Amino acid sequence: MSAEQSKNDLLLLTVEQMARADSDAVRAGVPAVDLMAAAGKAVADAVQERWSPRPVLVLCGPGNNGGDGFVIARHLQQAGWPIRLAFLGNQAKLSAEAQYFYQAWQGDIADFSVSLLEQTELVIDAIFGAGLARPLEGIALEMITAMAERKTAICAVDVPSGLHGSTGQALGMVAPAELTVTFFRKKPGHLLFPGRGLCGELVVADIGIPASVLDEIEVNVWQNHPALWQQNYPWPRLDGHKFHRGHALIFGGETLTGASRLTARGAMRVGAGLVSLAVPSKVWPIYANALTGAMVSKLELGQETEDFEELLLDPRRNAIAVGPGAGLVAFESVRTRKIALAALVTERATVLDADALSAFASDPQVLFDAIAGPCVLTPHEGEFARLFPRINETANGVMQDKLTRARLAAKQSGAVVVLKGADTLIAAPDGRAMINTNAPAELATGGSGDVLTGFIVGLLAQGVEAFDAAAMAVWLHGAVAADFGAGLIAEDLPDHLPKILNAFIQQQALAREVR
Ligand SMILES: NC(=O)C1=CN([C@@H]2O[C@H](COP(=O)(O)OP(=O)(O)OC[C@H]3O[C@@H](n4cnc5c(N)ncnc54)[C@H](OP(=O)(O)O)[C@@H]3O)[C@@H](O)[C@H]2O)[C@@H](O)CC1
Ligand SMILES: Nc1ncnc2c1ncn2[C@@H]1O[C@H](COP(=O)(O)OP(=O)(O)O)[C@@H](O)[C@H]1O
Ligand SMILES: [K+]
Repeated sequence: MSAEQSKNDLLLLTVEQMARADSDAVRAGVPAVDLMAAAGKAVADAVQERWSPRPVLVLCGPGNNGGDGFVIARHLQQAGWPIRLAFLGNQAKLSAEAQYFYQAWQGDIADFSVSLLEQTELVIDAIFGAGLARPLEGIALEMITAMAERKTAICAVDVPSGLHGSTGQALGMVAPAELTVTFFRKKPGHLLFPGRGLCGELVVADIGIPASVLDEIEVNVWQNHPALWQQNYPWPRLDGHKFHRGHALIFGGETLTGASRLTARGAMRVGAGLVSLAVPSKVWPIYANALTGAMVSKLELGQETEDFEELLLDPRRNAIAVGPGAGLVAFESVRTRKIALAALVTERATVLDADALSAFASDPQVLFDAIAGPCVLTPHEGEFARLFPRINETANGVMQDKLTRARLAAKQSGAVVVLKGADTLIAAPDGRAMINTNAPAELATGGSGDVLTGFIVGLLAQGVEAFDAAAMAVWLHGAVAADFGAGLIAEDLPDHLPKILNAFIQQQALAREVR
């Protein structure tokens, strides 16, 4: 597979973009009935590959998702599976292609009823797909609630019914599927929680939509993966010296001294040529004792910001991180703000995390106004709420989805925003976004975010552009944790990184040989 091809496979389509791809394919000469036939066949094949014949209930909704259901039922019946089918809707209102497969169905058609779930071992959920327009109610809601309660095995067509394909949010109730078969490209809702947890195994089927339809669609969301940025990865130059690999400057506070030390170690392991910590003189011995490869500079009491600014007079200190362990108690909060603003005014690449975000909770606009150079903000949901309260406002008790919120935050702040969590999002002010999917739950351990900040600042120091640096760091962070597995603590993340980087180098070399 070429790099361009795999980039193309990583595109994520919103529900509207998928509808556009579908209608463009039809305009380009692929009959709609063929698309539906291929979609239904792909689901039936995936079911037969995973389950042996057993009593199946196919639930067909009123739109084209239901149309797919009729195709699936026919294939499984022809393969000798015991099938019952129920239809919700008005036959007269079906699209031409769904009508065609409705007519072609040879068996009985029942009305939706919860009692159908008795003696059913597998449900094909073809109730709603991309056309879900409002929260579920009535018999559809009853049916899905009963499916969830009974824990019947479910194969979902396109998305588990009730899940919004663009956002990953549930419009009412969703019964978790064991398998979801979607078509052409993944959608953000398959990768964002809660959607990701509700889809089970996700299969993307080729249904004959030509990839060329994507040329006309402005896609700007991707699943984070090295194929998207590996050509920009800052491998050391053969003729390089340490200054070619940048100098990261990290502020360290006086109470939680471990946090910025983790950041420093992350920056070192990811390849920054030099790493300096700048810390209050009172705690200098703690840092100096604990760190060998990093340099530790003293910030004298009462003039910490001035001393920090003096360090920045050296233009070789080209990337800055402020936040982990920076401190928020009383005078610390003021100092953390001043140090963050001193970093931003240089317009050098800067990462602000943790306390450097919370310190601006009372007046976030001061922070946003100061962002003029490359900047990455790495809030978890709590810090995000403090910095972007307007974006988190609810309408009818519901917050906007995570992807929308991260993009609005990037636009509002002018920074790349890394909204952390199990489905970390990386959003740029120009609207580009990536959803990260390789991070295991083992990362939910104190200090892992501090290391992520170190990976980002280390990559920025090596000259990587902010959006790429954030995407690379988040992916490496997830890959290291996944490879390390159980028992992971934050300290392991920097020290296990070389294994992942070496594997990455080997893969790249292999790819070059193949090319
Ligand atoms: N794109 C492609 O390339 C291909 C797509 N394919 C398949 O098509 C699917 C999309 O089909 P779709 O657009 O007809 O939407 P779908 O989800 O079946 O539902 C629409 C119906 O539901 C109704 N309705 C909505 N919400 C409701 C609610 N809460 N409660 C009650 N009713 C509700 C809505 O009613 P209305 O809002 O109009 O009143 C309308 O009647 C897609 O997921 C994939 O499986 C394949 O065939 C192959 C090619
Ligand atoms: N359930 C999870 N699955 C995958 N990654 C997670 C999960 N929970 C947290 N993480 C990741 O762990 C890191 C935690 O960072 P953060 O909340 O800043 O913690 P800390 O301040 O302790 O370093 C983030 O990179 C986040 O994306
Ligand atoms: K469905």
